[in-house]
Amino acid sequence: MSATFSEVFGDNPLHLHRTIPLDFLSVKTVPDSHVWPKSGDDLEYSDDVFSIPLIDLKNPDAANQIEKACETWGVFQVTNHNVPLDLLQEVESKARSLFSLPFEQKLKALRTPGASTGYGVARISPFFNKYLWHEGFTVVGSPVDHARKLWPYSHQLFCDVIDDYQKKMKELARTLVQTILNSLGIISEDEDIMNRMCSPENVNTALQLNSYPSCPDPNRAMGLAPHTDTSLLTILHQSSTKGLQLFKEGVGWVWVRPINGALVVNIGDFLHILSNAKFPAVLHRVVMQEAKQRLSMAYFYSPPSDFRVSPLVLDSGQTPSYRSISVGEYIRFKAKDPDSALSEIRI
Ligand SMILES: O=C(O)CCC(=O)C(=O)O
Ligand SMILES: [Fe+2]
Repeated sequence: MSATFSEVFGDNPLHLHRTIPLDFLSVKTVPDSHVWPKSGDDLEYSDDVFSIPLIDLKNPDAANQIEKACETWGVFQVTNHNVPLDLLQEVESKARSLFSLPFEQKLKALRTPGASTGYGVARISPFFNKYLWHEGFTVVGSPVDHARKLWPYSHQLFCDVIDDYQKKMKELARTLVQTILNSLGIISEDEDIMNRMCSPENVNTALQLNSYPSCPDPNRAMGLAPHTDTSLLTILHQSSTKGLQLFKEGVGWVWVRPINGALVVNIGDFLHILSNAKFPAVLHRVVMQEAKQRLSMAYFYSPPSDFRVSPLVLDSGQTPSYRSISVGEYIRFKAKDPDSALSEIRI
């Protein structure tokens, strides 16, 4: 199903202005505004012809496997990641209760224009001519202000689970970035880079809870349109319903199968730039494969806004593919036009 990026990427990207998701429970058919064109050229491998690397972080060879996976895929799944399975289940169940609230209740926590947190449509939504079959809830730091609006008398447990989850994600993200920079030989050249780029106090993080509501006609709807993440890397927990696909050059759209207890890690724009394009910033999307609701929790891990990202080219003779740019400036480029931010800084 579904259309290619360019097909739906309008000339006038701000053509649609809806910031409030559809009240999905109230519709019996997919409205025209949410019907995506079908294009015949999407190759989809529904079986395991190509499978994303699954890496056991306790394996002594894990660092090697991560480097290879970053280079070949830009994405991998990890087990033995030190995030307890019951915490994964709890965060999923909290997300489920949030999105199950009555529509009017969710609107009390609506993300306001210019703000980054709360309930709303996907950030990339305004850049497409069709709406997505998606609703999201974004957390930066503590979720308490919005949680209080959603559950005036009983938000504490939600906040505790979200805090706990973010803490675990932050540790895991740091370990993964460190492993990846080590594999590129960067840390031995610049010992201080982890402190400047990923100090726990200054690192930029966001947790995005995603719901792809149950859909009366999944083949005609799009969960999340193709995009790359504005992060060093993103760690994703997906519920057992399949939907995530990544675009592999020369192959097409490949499924990222849900594996119970495993987390999906994908390279975002910043590690792509730092690696001088050695690691792809993987283009991914969510298709509506099944009629039932799908949930995911994406944790974005990025350097502080004033950190300058540039290709860390170590081999003499290698030329940088991107110019240096501050994280803050890159985020502004991306917010203006997600499709051309990387090419904007390509040398
Ligand atoms: O729901 C998913 O599997 C992917 C979510 C995602 O790509 C995002 O939130 O950026
Ligand atoms: Fe994403």
